[in-house]
Parts: sequence; C-alpha cells; structure tokens
Amino acid sequence: MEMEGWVSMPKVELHAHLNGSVRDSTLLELARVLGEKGVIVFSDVEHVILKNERSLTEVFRLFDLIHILTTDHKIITRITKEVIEDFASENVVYLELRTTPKKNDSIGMSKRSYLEAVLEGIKAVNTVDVAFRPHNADVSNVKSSSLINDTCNGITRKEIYVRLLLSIDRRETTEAAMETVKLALEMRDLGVVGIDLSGNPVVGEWMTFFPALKFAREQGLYITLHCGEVPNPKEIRAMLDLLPQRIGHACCFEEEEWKRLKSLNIPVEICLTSNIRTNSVRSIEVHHFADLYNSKYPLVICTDDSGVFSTSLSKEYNLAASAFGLGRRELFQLARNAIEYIFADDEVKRELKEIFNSVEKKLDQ
Ligand SMILES: CNc1ncnc2c1ncn2[C@@H]1O[C@H](COP(=O)(O)O)[C@@H](O)[C@H]1O
Ligand SMILES: [Zn+2]
Repeated sequence: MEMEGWVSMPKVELHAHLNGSVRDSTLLELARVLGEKGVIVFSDVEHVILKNERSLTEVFRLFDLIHILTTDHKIITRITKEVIEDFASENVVYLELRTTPKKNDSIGMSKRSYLEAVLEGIKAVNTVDVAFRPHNADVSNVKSSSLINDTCNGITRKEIYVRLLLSIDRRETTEAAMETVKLALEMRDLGVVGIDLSGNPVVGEWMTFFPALKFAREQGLYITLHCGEVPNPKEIRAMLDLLPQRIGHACCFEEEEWKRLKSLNIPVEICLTSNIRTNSVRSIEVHHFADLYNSKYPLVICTDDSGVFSTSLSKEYNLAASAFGLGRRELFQLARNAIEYIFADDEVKRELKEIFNSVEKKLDQ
C-alpha cells in the first residue's frame, strides 16, 4: 500500500516525547537564531540535527542539544502546537504526548511554568479553528482541533484528542521526581493523565524513582515506564512489580521477563525505528513485534521521537506492514485495539470507537 493509505488511516499515538518530535525545520530555525546570538555555533549544530544514524549515547547527546534550542517558554508553546498539528495532519485521532517538566533558574523556568507553556501550546491548536467549530471549544476537555491545509481538498478539519503524560528523567533526584508527580496531580483537570519514566537507560537507579512512582500509582495516576531498553533484569522485574498500566520498548527481555510480562498482560508501546536506530534491537527481522503480534499480545505502534528519528506514525505503520507482511485491515485493527490501552475515560474511548467504526465501513472500498 502507498504511504497515503497509512496517512489517511485513523491512528492512536501513545508514546511520543515532545522534544523528540520537533520538526527539523523548526530545530534549524531555532539553531540559526541562537547562532546569531552567539550562544551556539550554527554549523556545528546543523550537522548534528540532520544526521540520521545515531547510537543511544548520541541520541541522548542530541536531546541535550535540543533542550538548549527549546529553552524558552514561548518556544515550548510553539513546539507543542506544531507537534500536535503534525500528528493531527496524519490522522492521529488520539495523542498522548509526554514531556519532562524542566526547571531552569537562569531563565525563570519552573516545572510548573514549563508545563503551563505546554498547556498554552495545546490551547493554541484549539484557537486555530475557533471560527469553524460547530460548538464552543471545550478547552477543559483538551480536545484540540487543527486546520490542516490539504492540497487536494483545500482546508479540512481534523480533530485530535490530546492528553499529557509527565516524564521523570532518569537523571533526576527523588525530590524532583516527586515534584513532577505532584504537578501532575494538580494539573489533572487540564489533561494530565499520567507519569512516564524515561531518559538515558544506563543512568540512574530504580530506587531513586520508585517512591515518586509508587505515590503516583497510589494517587490513581496512570503509569508507563521505559522498560528494558537495555539489559537490566533486576530493574525490569522491579518495574513490572509496580504494575504499570503500560510499558515502552521491552527490547532486552529474557525468557523469565517475557513470562512475567505475559502473565500480567501489560500492553507494550512498540517503537520500531527507534529500537533499530539505537541498536536496542539488532534488526527489524528479529524485532519482538512479530512474536507479540502473533500471540495477540496487547501492543501499540508508536513513534517515540519522530523528529530525532525522522519518522512519523504513518511511516511506522508502513514499516510494520512491509517488515511483517501485514495488510491494511490488520493494522487498522491494531490501531483500533489501542483504544483499550489509552489513559482516558470511557466517553473518549466510545467516541474513538465510533470514529474507527465509521472508517471501517469504507476500508475495503
Ligand atoms: C530513544 N529512546 C528513549 N529512551 C529513553 N528516554 C527517551 C527516549 N527518547 C526520548 N526520551 C526522553 O525524552 C526526552 C525528550 O523529550 P522531553 O524533553 O521530555 O519533551 C529526552 O531527554 C529523554 O529523557
Ligand atoms: Zn521513549
């Protein structure tokens, strides 16, 4: 099937990092501005942004660079809006965007003000089409609409549900992790639904984050953890014992860990391109997607970092189709199954099912 077929299919994105999903063109523009101010040397940064092959270590170096480029409330608002519009433009109907609230005293940024800038970005998507909206926008429900300039049909209106997960970076202290969880609890009514643990998997100790994650779980926040991106059986075991509602990656699982995971039936967020690029999985042919898919295990195809890995959710669907011999129907079904694993209420699930049902009728035409 052509790429267009994957683009037009409704999709659910559950594992996307805000700063990893920024368009190259925006990063280059931001780098140019900082270059002119003498904060960075543009030509040094340019080739790092445009480079495609990256090891895990290089990926995390790139994140440090991206964070320098996006250190500003206004820029955080801008990239949030752009990232949502990009996902909406490829028919992502439900997006769980995750980001690490950051504190930076030198520019007066607190975790709270960072998050407020993100929320501002979500609202900015809303206001784009306020005139075209049939009912008044219910901002509190964080259902954003974006107008996509479609060259064939002129302007089309696409709606996307957006929910936020707050990430704890593995470099953070217990106190900082706890602050993020408390912020998530406070911002629950504004679309924050859960907590993610991410960051360089070779950095940090599980026991540092455990108190905050346990607290989050007790408070009823949803939890997803980057789990087994590198081999670490002890940590994988401890993570599964927390009973997160989803996990990301599950690349470096041994038989023992697979057994445990499968007995718990925790859905896995699968990021094919990311896993191959960072070498967490040797090649697409041996990716655990195949085994999980064949045993009908709950999984969802996601991008991880569409900017950093030059991908999109449509491209990931296309890759899964070609690598594992799946057709439009099978991937449509996978996307629809993901509704069950989202961190939103039954009303949203019901609406999403309706969207999929209405498209299903046209699928074979
Ligand atoms: C490639 N695999 C990965 N493994 C682990 N953590 C990752 C990641 N990709 C991204 N992140 C996490 O997301 C941050 C960027 O987005 P935010 O600044 O939060 O919006 C990275 O700094 C890292 O902590
Ligand atoms: Zn990730």
